Amino acid sequence: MSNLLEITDAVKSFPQPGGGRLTVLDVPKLSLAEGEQVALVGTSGGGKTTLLHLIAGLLTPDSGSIKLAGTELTRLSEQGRDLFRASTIGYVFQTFNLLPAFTALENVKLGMTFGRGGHDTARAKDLLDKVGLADRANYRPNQLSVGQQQRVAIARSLAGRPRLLLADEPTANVDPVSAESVLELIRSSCRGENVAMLMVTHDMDIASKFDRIERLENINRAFAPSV
Ligand SMILES: Nc1ncnc2c1ncn2[C@@H]1O[C@H](COP(=O)(O)OP(=O)(O)OP(=O)(O)O)[C@@H](O)[C@H]1O
Repeated sequence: MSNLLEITDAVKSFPQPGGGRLTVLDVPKLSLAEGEQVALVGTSGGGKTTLLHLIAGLLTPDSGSIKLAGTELTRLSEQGRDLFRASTIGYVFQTFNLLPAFTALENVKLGMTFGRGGHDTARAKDLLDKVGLADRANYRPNQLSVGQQQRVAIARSLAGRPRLLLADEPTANVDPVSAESVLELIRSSCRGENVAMLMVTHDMDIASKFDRIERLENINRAFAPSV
């Protein structure tokens, strides 16, 4: 069976404030199978978020190939990438990115707007139920605790029935005990829906729970140890 994600020779550089460009990523090969759960660890500034952004099509590589669910992202237009992302990828951010004027249920339904889920209120309610927030459906983000907001964000990220969940340190803003339960929630939700996951984390306790750990310094030829 072919992989869900295949990255080949992807290079990404950024213009530097002082002039010139800095190559942040040069990844010869990285792949993820369907439903596989992989932790991505590495030093601060090493390019983990940049890698997630390339996979999500929020950034494009200077060269190389990023193939997701059989589609070569580098061949798509920006609008094509936006549509593809909406139907294929769920993204959980460190800072949740919930819309403050909308209730928990509405935020989850917004995750379906361009995704494959349609506007399925029953599914949105079911996802809130799965993350333990059935009784908070009509609360707005500022009426929820930080941990509850994170759980709404997890429900939203799965609402569009993605094939791949990208999670950028989703446990960074919660205490260690909640971090465990947030992690277990994301992992079991992904398993339940056969969603593959790539999660950035600094926490080796968390990383050790994954099928596989990828260290950025091992997969990135542009890795420069921080001084
Ligand atoms: N838009 C940009 N323009 C210029 N440089 C950038 C840009 N985005 C990121 N970088 C540089 O790329 C490098 C990698 O950044 P990135 O955010 O991917 O690291 P990270 O591994 O996610 O770090 P952290 O663990 O601290 O969040 C950094 O040195 C950063 O300065």
